[in-house]
Parts: sequence; structure tokens; C-alpha cells
Amino acid sequence: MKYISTRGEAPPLSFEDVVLTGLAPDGGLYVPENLPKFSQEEIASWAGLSYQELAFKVISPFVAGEVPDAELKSIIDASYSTFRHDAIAPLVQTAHNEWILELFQGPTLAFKDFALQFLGNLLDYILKKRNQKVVVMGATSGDTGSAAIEGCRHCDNIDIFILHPNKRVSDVQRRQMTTVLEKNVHNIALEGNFDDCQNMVKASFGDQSFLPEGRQLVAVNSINWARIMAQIVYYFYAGLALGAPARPVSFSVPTGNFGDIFAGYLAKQMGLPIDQLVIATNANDILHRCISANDHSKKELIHSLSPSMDIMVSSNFERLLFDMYGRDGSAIKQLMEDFKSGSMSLDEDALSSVRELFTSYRLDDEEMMDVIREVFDHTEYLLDPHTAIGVQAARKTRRRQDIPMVCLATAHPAKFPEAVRKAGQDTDPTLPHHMTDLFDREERFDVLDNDMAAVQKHIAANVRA
Ligand SMILES: Cc1ncc(COP(=O)(O)O)c(C=O)c1O
Ligand SMILES: N[C@@H](CCOP(=O)(O)O)C(=O)O
Repeated sequence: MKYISTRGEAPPLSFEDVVLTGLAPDGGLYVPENLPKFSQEEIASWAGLSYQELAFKVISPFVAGEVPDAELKSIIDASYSTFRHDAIAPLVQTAHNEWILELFQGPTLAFKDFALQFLGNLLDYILKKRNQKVVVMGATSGDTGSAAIEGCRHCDNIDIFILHPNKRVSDVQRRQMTTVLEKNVHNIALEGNFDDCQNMVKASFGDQSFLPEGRQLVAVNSINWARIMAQIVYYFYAGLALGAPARPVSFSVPTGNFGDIFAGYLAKQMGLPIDQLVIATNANDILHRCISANDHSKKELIHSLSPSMDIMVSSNFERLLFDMYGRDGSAIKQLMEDFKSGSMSLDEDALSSVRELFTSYRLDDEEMMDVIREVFDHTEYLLDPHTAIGVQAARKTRRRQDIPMVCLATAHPAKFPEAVRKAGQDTDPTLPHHMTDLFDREERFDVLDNDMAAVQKHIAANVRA
């Protein structure tokens, strides 16, 4: 299996090499040259598999033997052994044919654990085998950071640097990152927003000369292909639990960087019968504007009560556009250049293909809080603000009541007590047992200006010899 860049000008990479990178040298994102496809019979034969067994079935064609099967199985088993629920991704019913897929049962309480526990173990395996040390650099609006730190804190061959927007993540999210005091873990609170953090990470991949000799950058954001790959699994898992492939299933996905829903799109291309894929956005609605009005223009970032989705530049949309433009790298390069200067417009064919695949809906904070209240009043089930956006988008755009609608619960409500309180809950949702002392733990992080040279200097100075 080879991985190629969406901009068509970078050499193809093997699986292990694609895991050890981030952006391609031409600025594009890596995707598999050929997507594995599963027949309906094969998918049907997976009914009843454990999450770990299914993960092996879905992931192994992408790995294509580069990691021996026995190793891959033990990496998968280790990655999901830290989850608090035996089902790993349990389904909870909230209304007729409406389901919540709880993706927050991992150690850091967000869906990021699914891919980042796996990526941490995979990196550890590859780096030990190669006797190689790397620098992980990541940007977070709150959830990727802690999940990546949790995945990498025990990897001796990794120094990890996570940039978060200063004062723009919840206190729980910040403390989940900054109370990890291992010597290889570094948190940077950047005086900027998430897009500034993400820009800095992407630009650093383009010129890595600031790193100490012999080190390279590895991404933990969803620009890293392994992130997307591991997230495909839970679409199959939920689909099978609800009767696929004999009957179709729909998904509603709270969306920011477009990684999670892109994994759903891939599951569909690989053979899972998915009816609707709903892009649910907060007031940072560039994807909703693009789909509804072909308006893919940057606007000032709004700070919402669903801060993890306060994202304007959705990295993985480029991966989708690559397919929508017939995998023409030069067309993508042109589009991305247009977008860099403020906006891009899709051509008619591409736009109609996107509209066939996705529906979209946008919510502001008020509507989001109404949903938290309404769902709690009816079911006593407490949604986090991001999940609430997915639930409402599903309800507003649903075409068929007879097809199960799965709303991805991307985070645990205890990560966002402020939003939950504003929505009318008088008691804060309880943190799981392993985090009850979170607010008593010592914190360590550095506040840095939004200045790439300063950040790179800080990284270079803190990489261990
Ligand atoms: C809780 C939560 N929900 C939804 C999202 C959006 O996911 P994606 O960036 O994959 O679109 C994120 C982060 O991006 C998140 O942290
Ligand atoms: N919401 C994310 C933003 C980064 O997204 P990623 O999936 O590309 O890592 C976060 O919580 O950090």
C-alpha cells in the first residue's frame, strides 16, 4: 500500500513512513493510493466481533503487512485496554431510531483517544524498531492535546510539544494536558487562536531546520493518516450493531477539522451502507456555508461554548476535495492557494458531489444549550456541547426516520462544566474516578507569543539529547 499527496508533487510513502510524518513536502495531505473495499458478505461476517477484532479487520489492509499481524493485534489490544467500557464505543438510545455513540470512554474523555492511544503505541513500536527519536508537534483546541500526550507520555523516543490557544480551552481540558509532568511532555499556551496554533504546526512541517540534528517532526493531528484510519473503525462498529450491512445507517458528526466525518466518508467508500452523513457545525460554520452556498471563505473565529470546534481552516476537507476533483493534485493545489488568500469556490460538479454525500447544519450557543436542556428533560441523558450540536443537526436534517441515526458523542460533558451549567444544570457533571484529583495536581506550561521563531526556538531548546 502506497500513500500519495493530495497536491500530487510529493513522492509516495509506505505505511510506516506515512505514520512518521505529517504534511507532505508539497503541502498536501497523504491518502492511500487505493482504498480497500469490503464486500457486503465480508462486512456481514464481522457481526458480533469485539471492537478490537473489528479494528484489526478494518486497519490491516492499510498496513499491508508492514507491521506483522501479531504485532498489530497487540498494538490494538493495548490501545483499547485503557477504555472504561467493555464495549469501547457503546450505543445509547435517546429517541426513536436515534442513537448516541459514546466515543468518550477512553482515558481523556474524547473521541481522540480512539486514534491517539493507537498512534502512541504504533509510534512506540516503529521508533523502537528503527532505533529512532522524533519530535511530535501538535495543535489543539482542547481534546487532541491531552489524548496525544496520554498516547505518547510513555514513549522514550518521543518529545511531544502541544500548542493550545491560551485561555481558550476549558479548565478541565487545560489541566488534562498541563498536569502531565513527564520530562518528554511540553505544553505551550499560545497567545492566539486554534487556527494560529494549527498554522504554526503546518508551517513547521514545511521547514524543519529548527530541530536538532537527526530529528524529524511527526504529527498527532488528523493530518497524520493513522489518525483517520483508526477513526474509520467505529463507523463499522456502530453500523454492524444496528443491522448493517443488511440495512443502512446514518451518522451525524460534530465537525471542526473534518477528520472524524472524513473517516465516515471513507467507511462508506469501503462498503458500509451509509445513508446520510451530517456535518454539524457551531458558529464557525465555514463547512456549512460551503455546502449550502458555495461560500468557503475565512471569517473571524468566534469563541463558542463548544471550543473544540472553534476552527476555521478544516484540514481534512482537502482530502475530500482531492476525491471530488478526480484526484487531480494540481486542481487541489490551485484551490488551496485561492483559499490561502481568503476564499475558494468549488466547481459545479465537485459541489454537487459534496452535496450528494453530505448534509449540513449550523448551531449557535443558544440553540446548542436548548438541545442539552431538551434531551436531559426527556431522557436524563446529559450531552456535552459538541455532541448536542450533532444531535440537533441530525434532528433538523434527517431524511428518513426508518434508518437509524447515530450521533457521535465526541466528548464527555464533564470536560465542559461551564457550558453545561449555562444550559441549566445546577450540578457539574462528575469526572470519572481517575480524574477526581485533577484540580489538585501541579500544572506546568509555557505561555508564548504568537511568533513562530519563538516557538521553534523553545522547541529546539527543550528536545532531550
Ligand atoms: C469534542 C470534539 N468534537 C468534535 C470535534 C471535531 O472533530 P473533527 O476535527 O475531526 O472534525 C473535535 C475536534 O476537532 C472535538 O474535540
Ligand atoms: N478539536 C481538535 C482540533 C484538532 O483536530 P485534529 O483532529 O486535527 O487533531 C482538538 O481538540 O484539539
